[in-house]
Formats: sequence, C-alpha cells, structure tokens
Amino acid sequence: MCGIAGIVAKTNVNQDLYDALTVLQHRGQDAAGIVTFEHGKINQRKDNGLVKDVFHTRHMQRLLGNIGIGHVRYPTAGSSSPALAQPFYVNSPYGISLAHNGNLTNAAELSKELFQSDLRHLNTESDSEVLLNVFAHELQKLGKLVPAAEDVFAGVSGVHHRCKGGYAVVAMIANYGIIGFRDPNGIRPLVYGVRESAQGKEYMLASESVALDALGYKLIGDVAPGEAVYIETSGEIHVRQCAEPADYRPCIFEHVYFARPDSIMDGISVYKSRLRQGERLAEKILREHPNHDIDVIVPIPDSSRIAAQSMAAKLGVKFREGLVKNRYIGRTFIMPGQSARKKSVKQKLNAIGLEFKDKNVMLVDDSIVRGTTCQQIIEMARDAGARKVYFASAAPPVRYPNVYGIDMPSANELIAHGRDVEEVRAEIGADWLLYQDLDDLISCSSEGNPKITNFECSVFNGNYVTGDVDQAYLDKLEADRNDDSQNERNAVVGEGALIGLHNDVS
Ligand SMILES: O=P(O)(O)OC[C@H]1O[C@H](OP(=O)(O)OP(=O)(O)O)[C@H](O)[C@@H]1O
Ligand SMILES: NC(=O)CC[C@H](N)C(=O)O
Ligand SMILES: [Mg+2]
Repeated sequence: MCGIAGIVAKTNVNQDLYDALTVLQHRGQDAAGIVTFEHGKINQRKDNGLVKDVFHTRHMQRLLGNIGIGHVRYPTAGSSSPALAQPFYVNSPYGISLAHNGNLTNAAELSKELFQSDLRHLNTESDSEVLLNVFAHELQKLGKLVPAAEDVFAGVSGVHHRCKGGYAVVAMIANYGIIGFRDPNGIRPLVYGVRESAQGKEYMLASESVALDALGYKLIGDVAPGEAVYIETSGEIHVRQCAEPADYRPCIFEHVYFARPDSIMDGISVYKSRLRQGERLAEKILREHPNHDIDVIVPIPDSSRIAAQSMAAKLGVKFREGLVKNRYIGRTFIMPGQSARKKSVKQKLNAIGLEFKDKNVMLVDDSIVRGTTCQQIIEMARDAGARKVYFASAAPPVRYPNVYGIDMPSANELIAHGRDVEEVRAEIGADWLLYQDLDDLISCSSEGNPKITNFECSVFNGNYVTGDVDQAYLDKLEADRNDDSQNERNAVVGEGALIGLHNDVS
C-alpha cells in the first residue's frame, strides 16, 4: 500500500508535501519522492528510505513551485531499487509525473502494447511506470498543444479502458495542473479537500483524509470510483466521471490494517469500523463460549488496540497494555523479506510480565497474515508465565494472495492457506484461536456507509472483483514475487547493479 498526495497551492508546496508524506508514512516505508513544478522546470527528489531520511534541507530548498505531488512506496511490483521510487516521469506529452497506489493486473500485456504499438520505452519493472505511459499515450494521441480539462479527462478514460487492477493516482502535468483518479471499483482510496488562503483556494488530494487534517485542508469528499478531479495551476477545479459504472468495492484491508484510524475513507470512519470489529468478536465469544475464562485482554500494538478495547468493554473483561512497542521500529508486515520481519517483531514488542503471569490471556491482533507476529508473541506470553494463551483476530483467515496493492503475492506464505482454524491454532501454538467471520467484518465497515454493501475482500474469499485474475496470473505472481524471488532481486539492487534513471540523488 503506498501513500500519495498532490497539492495545488498559492505558495511553495514543498513543506506541505513533506508533511503529508510523513503523515502517510505508515502506507510505505521503502522509498519516498516529491516532484514540483516551478517556472517551466520540474524539480524532483526521490530515493529509498523514510521521508525524514530522503529529503534534506538542500533538497527542500530546490523543490520549489506551487504545484506538486508526492509518494511513499511499499513495493508490490519489481524491486526495491531507488529507480522504482515514485513519482515516475515522462517528458512527452507536456512533461508528466505520476504517483500510484495499487497494482495493475495486466501490466505484462500493457508493457508489450506500449512497446509494440505505442512505441514507448519502459525502464523498470514497475507497473506504475506502465500506468504513466498509458496515460501519457492516451493524452498524446489527442494531439493538443494545450490540453483542456476535457482532454485530461479523455486521457483518464483511456487509462480506465486499458488498465486493470487497483489504482489511485495523482499526476502532475507540467504547466497545467494536477489530476487525481481512482479505479472504477474504487479499490484504492483517494480523497480531496480545500483550504482557504489569502490569495484564494488551495486544493489537495491524498490517500487518506488524515493528511488533509494535518495540513488544515477541509475534506470535500472521496474521489468516487472511476471519477477524476483535475485542478488547474490557477486553482480552477473540474470533477468528472471517466469510467463506466462498476461495483463500488473499496479494499476492506484498509479498515483492518492499512489506514490510520483517524482517517475517513469512503465516508467510513476507520476508527469506528475497528471499534465494531472488537464488538463483533466479543459477541461471537458470548454466543459460542459464554463460559469463557479469559482474565485479561492484551492488544498487539499498534493496529489492534482499538478493536481489543471495544472487545474487552463488551465482554466486561480487563483490558491491559501488556506489550510495549519500541516506537522507533516501523511496521513489520510491510517490510520486504521474511527475515527482516521476523527480527523486527522481537525488537519491536516486549511483554510486561505481571500482566501475563498465571493468567488466561486473550491476545488480540487485527489480522494474522504470515503468522510472523502471533507465533512470536504467543511464545513471549508463555515465557512471561501466562497460564493459557488465547488469540483473536479481528479479521477472518487470510487465505488468498492480494493483487491490488498489498504485497501478499504468495498463497503458500500465508499461514491460513490450506489450513483450517484448528490447524492454524496448532501452528501458532495458541490454546484457542478465534477469527472474525467475514460477514461480520463487512458489516463493521458497511455500517459506516450503508451505500457500500460489499468490499474488495479477495484475501479472505478469493473473489477478485476486477474479474481478470485467473490461476495462471496467480501462479506467475507467486513465482515472481515470493520471498525468495524478492530477496534475489533485491540482492542485485543491494550490490548497486541497477542504475536509476530520473533519480536526482545529488
Ligand atoms: O501475521 P503477520 O504476517 O505477522 O502479519 C500481521 C501483523 O502485521 C501487522 O503489524 P505491523 O507490525 O506491520 O504494524 P502495526 O504496528 O501497525 O500493528 C498487523 O497489525 C499484524 O500485527
Ligand atoms: N503498494 C503500492 O501501492 C505499490 C505501487 C506500485 N505497484 C509499486 O510497486 O511501486
Ligand atoms: Mg500489528
């Protein structure tokens, strides 16, 4: 899951983009980039690392201009090389930079088309570079010297026509403005907002509303599925539906794990969905195990805290922060490579012994994906003297790969793939394992916005909403992106064998 932001303001946007990316850092920790436009010149800085490490004062001083876009990356295609850091840039037509959250499921076919029919060169394995070139080609074929809003929207329609998968995009067209758009199912999130300044209205697009809040922008709303929002450099705003109507299916995993709880997505408060997730878990316990003997509920920080709290309140059981998190370690799930993930869980979390000793402890997490976290925490709880260790997941078993922007490419790496609940319980070493039911999870989110009755839930049920994902695609994805292949690819990058293009690292 990457984070994207775009701003059209009346003064320099560099600091605001930096701040927005910092607020969106939880969506991608691998690379960061900002591109701005100033007096006929595009300024760019991108590299691997956290926002605070990529942008130094010397970069910020040069990232001048009143319009710009930014990106924080969590790779789902290609390597972790700095050459794949975003935004990507093409010079024709107009000079376009683009930042993408999501994943295209037909990137391989499109790459061929781009080369053979559109006569375009791709420099990396990034699906986002593919998306940018499709957009550029669709604009170029209109042959306009100066693109009007209509033309930009026609370019977006062309993207919807050709690209499949999940995508939320911000793109900067040099001299003209910033466009934001979302895939026809609205799988990936995108919101926009407005801020009044002395010189007039300023606009911002971002993956999550929390970035708007932090910068004093008022949320206008979500970019609807298939809709595009174009803000000209002058500040004039245009909104247009650019795709045929399709099912509104936002990714439910945003509500489970990815998004910050203080974000509102598709009109749904992430915080409230997580509160409801905890309540549903408690109801399931009261229904199925009314005589449970849980002494204490302990969340696995950070993402499960809210659900664990509401679960404890509903059950009338003590809630205790029995695990302390080292605030300097990032999110482990989005780290590339299983060995980094494994090592980080131990560095990240430590148990407070007295909350475990001689107690029946119910550990709560938002989800169990590879099982890296829960296996180690259950061991930790036992070492701390727990009598019984129970485990609850606020999401159902994750059994299928994700193809829309979450790096879960390999079914075999998922602990619940091909295992029933009892087998997972035995594997993670818990005395009791409780999963949320999918219908309950869906209702926790749809209660926030009754207009959305279904979500993109493929990791739980294997139904891929774009309809183009078959076993052959999944097999290829698994072969390309399982942990071993990624390690191999990234080892080459580590040796410095790749040379980044458009990557101003001075
Ligand atoms: O089963 P696994 O493969 O371990 O994945 C699931 C875990 O990973 C995430 O935590 P993470 O540390 O990434 O972030 P958090 O601090 O936001 O909870 C998630 O919240 C679970 O704890
Ligand atoms: N997580 C994402 O949104 C990834 C975006 C894009 N597919 C990349 O790998 O850079
Ligand atoms: Mg976690």
